[in-house]
Amino acid sequence: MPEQLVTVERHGTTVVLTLDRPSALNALSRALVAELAERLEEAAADEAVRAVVLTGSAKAFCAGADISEIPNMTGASPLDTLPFDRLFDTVATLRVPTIAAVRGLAFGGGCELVLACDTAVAGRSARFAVPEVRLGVIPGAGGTQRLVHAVGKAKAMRMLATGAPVDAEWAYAAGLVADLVDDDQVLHRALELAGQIAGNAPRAVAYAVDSARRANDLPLHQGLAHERRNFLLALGTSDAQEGVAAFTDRRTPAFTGR
Ligand SMILES: CCCCCCCCCCCCC/C=C/C(=O)SCCNC(=O)CCNC(=O)[C@H](O)C(C)(C)COP(=O)(O)OP(=O)(O)OC[C@H]1O[C@@H](n2cnc3c(N)ncnc32)[C@H](O)[C@@H]1OP(=O)(O)O
Repeated sequence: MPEQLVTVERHGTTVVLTLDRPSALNALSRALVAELAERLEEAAADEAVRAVVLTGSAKAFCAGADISEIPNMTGASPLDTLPFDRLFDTVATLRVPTIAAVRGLAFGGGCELVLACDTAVAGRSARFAVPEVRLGVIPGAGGTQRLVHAVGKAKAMRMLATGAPVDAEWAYAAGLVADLVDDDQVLHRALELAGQIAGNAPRAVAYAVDSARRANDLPLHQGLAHERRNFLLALGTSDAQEGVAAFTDRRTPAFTGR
């Protein structure tokens, strides 16, 4: 029986996936990458699931790609990165919002995993880095693109070009994470946020806003067209009618997900 590298917990309509490879600070081995992608796809396929929280076991979120697997990368081809591409594409396009709950370090691919999520909560012990330059490589899972979107060019280059870690306060002030709480409150805050998402909007609308938000990664004009399409789709749902009616009637909407 292969070692379980990702634990799955259900908290109401939220699934919590924990990277569970503490001996290697949850480094992303190929086995862990494949297992995490499968658990994410399973969660998103469940109509009752409204959000996924990603977190790490022990004192780390994730120390990045498993460096012990680098020697096998001589003459690496795009095929070698497929498992990583599948995982990061799955996180970035999941049908439900993804929330990173970070305690301890999120380095390299671990930091890129946080960036691929829709939002993030950090504990005061959290540290973020893209130290790949210190390995003679560069981030290969979106870090050079998503970090600029998250914190802006100047702060992104400070991290990318030096590989130096930043602390939780810096990450929060820079916009890399949305909330900064005490370490023992990280999961609680992530679950609270997931519950607010589930409680305040029908699944289809939450997906539409998430999908439209991701269009922000496209050039602006494409993003605006994508947003308008999703807006009009949402407007045509019975939930939108119910939401408007409930506001008019000063009552809580009874969404049906249609
Ligand atoms: C670069 C290519 C990756 C190869 C395979 C991928 C295929 C292609 C994919 C493309 C997309 C991926 C892009 C992402 C790339 C990366 O993430 S590169 C790696 C970036 N991360 C790092 O450089 C961090 C390396 N680790 C450290 O610097 C330190 O461990 C630490 C994080 C600062 C913590 O230090 P400390 O508290 O002193 O703990 P340690 O004793 O160093 O570590 C504890 C044990 O954990 C093991 N470990 C830590 N990090 C990794 C890791 N990234 N990979 C594998 N193992 C790791 C460490 O070896 C210790 O284990 P033991 O020695 O057995 O005790």
